[in-house]
Amino acid sequence: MSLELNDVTLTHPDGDGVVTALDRVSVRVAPGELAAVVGPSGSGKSSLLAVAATLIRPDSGRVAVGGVETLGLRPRELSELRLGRVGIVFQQPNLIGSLTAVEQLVVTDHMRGRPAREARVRSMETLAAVGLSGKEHRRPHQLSGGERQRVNIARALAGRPSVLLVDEPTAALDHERGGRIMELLVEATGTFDVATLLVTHDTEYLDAADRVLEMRDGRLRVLAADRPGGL
Ligand SMILES: Nc1ncnc2c1ncn2[C@@H]1O[C@H](COP(=O)(O)OP(=O)(O)OP(=O)(O)O)[C@@H](O)[C@H]1O
Repeated sequence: MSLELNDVTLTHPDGDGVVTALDRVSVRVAPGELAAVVGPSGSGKSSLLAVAATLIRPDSGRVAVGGVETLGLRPRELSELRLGRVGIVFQQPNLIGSLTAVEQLVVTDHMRGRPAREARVRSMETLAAVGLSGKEHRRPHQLSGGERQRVNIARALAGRPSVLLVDEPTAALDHERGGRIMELLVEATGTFDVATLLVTHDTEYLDAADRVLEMRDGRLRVLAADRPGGL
């Protein structure tokens, strides 16, 4: 199921006035598609992710996550929607130092109400899908930076979300590792049939994306697309 933003405007208070972080933004990301958004600092990329994650309610416009229209949902309903349908990959892995790779996933899946045994089986499958077979029982300090980022991605996918939101995944990695993480995200997008929206400063790995969009002053436009079509 897709991610859809329709004519979304978001302003933030700025002194006596407001700053427009998102200016009538519309975008649809289909299941199995990875759309990358580039743009300079302050152009609105983080605001876009926060609105797509339903963490911030826009001033106007519509946001539909995994087929669910979010307008009018109560905070509790939004948090259930996030837990069930949204996976977020933050720039820094933020893994818990004392937990093994598989435990990092089990904890979050268990929070969704999945029985521990089932959560464990699914977590092992997810780690295998991101290339971490054999490393399930390692703690963060026993993994490389690239492997920690893989656990981070696996954790976001553990609940089988409809939508995957990714914030600057390659920022902390060198060129080769960054390239591999980008390839992994493309592959995982297909394997898990998730609608992936990724924001990045890095223009280096964009060839791997199905679609590249550019954010400037809160406005979104298409830079490149594998398939014809608009936003
Ligand atoms: N909480 C806030 N309060 C006031 N202004 C904000 C807030 N969050 C963002 N802004 C402003 O909204 C605009 C868009 O910011 P945003 O963080 O979304 O951009 P960005 O492209 O993610 O930048 P960066 O890459 O530096 O994180 C900027 O002008 C920023 O200063």
